[in-house]
Amino acid sequence: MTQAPVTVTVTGAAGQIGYALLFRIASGQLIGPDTPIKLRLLEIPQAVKAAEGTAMELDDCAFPLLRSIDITDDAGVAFDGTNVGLLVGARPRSQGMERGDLLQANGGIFKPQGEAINAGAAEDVRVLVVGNPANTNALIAQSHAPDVPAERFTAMTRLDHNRALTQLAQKLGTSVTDISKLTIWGNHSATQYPDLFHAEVGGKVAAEQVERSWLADEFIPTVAKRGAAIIEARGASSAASAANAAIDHVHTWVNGTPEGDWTSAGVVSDGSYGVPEGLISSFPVTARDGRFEIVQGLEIDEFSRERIDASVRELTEERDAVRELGLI
Ligand SMILES: NC(=O)c1ccc[n+]([C@@H]2O[C@H](COP(=O)([O-])OP(=O)(O)OC[C@H]3O[C@@H](n4cnc5c(N)ncnc54)[C@H](O)[C@@H]3O)[C@@H](O)[C@H]2O)c1
Ligand SMILES: O=C(O)C[C@H](O)C(=O)O
Repeated sequence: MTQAPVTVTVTGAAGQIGYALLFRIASGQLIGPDTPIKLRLLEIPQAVKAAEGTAMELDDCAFPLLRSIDITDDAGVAFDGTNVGLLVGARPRSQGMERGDLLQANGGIFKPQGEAINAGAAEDVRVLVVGNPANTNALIAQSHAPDVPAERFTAMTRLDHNRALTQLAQKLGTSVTDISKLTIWGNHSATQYPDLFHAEVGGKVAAEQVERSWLADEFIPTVAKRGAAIIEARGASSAASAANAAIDHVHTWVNGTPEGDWTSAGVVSDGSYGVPEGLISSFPVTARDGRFEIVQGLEIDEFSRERIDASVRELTEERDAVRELGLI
């Protein structure tokens, strides 16, 4: 049976992730094959024309599920009645830019977008922040949407999760489908901690199937610094893989995690695992009935504790910095 259309707002729609993302959303991969899609594209005025070009191409695909495409440079219009907000557009760090300047510039984007979501989004709105620094940008948007349940604001660490799956599968000469219960903890940054102590491969603990030196000196840094390695190789940051992860994140959120497995997402901390309440940090999460829930009761050994704490410390510093700038 055909379902009611879902309105999806994509910010930064004319950017490189936007270009890799929009066609997949319109083809039904974000929500499912029976759900019609209404697209809203938000761009800055200078990039509206480029977004119009992408919309022409979307039209030319004749996607059966695509009901409409609206393009705007007004966040109020973009988020009015939206069910899913994919916040991709962000201010990249330019040469010589201080961290405070970067946070300030992104505050200028994510504060008004949070306000617009608060004012006009649909009651069931779900938000995924992709634009970096993703966790803190999500925190800024969330703090300006007091009428929206905080749990609806998430940050993307699914790309890190997918990167870790492939690194481990390649090491063990197995398939990513043999791996379960992998976790990315903390920030979407080089301090993130990809955890193999709870991950299983073929039903056995992954950390026990690899050398400790590989885990500490190769696996963790490779996953954590993969974004920089892609920029170095491509001359531009990851785009298709980031779009793929955004599709995975929302699809899982709406459709659920498989029984006996979990995924990773940046969600608002409830204080679990010593992560200060309110921070948007990556955790192991299950999705059921359209809600993410932090997996509880995992034993955290000293090796993991140190690394989780380091990443959470960085998140706390970012939160304190945006607080000082009056952005939250
Ligand atoms: N979380 C992750 O895993 C992950 C992975 C890859 C990239 N990223 C981040 O995603 C972001 C986008 O990457 P990209 O490669 O598409 O960049 P891009 O520069 O190609 O595109 C960004 C787009 O955002 C637009 N934009 C800027 N401010 C806007 C605003 N206020 N409203 C609407 N649109 C606005 C720009 O005009 C541009 O078209 C970057 O911050 C990047 O660092 C995150
Ligand atoms: O855009 C970046 O800085 C890197 C990106 O977040 C990535 O993980 O690929």
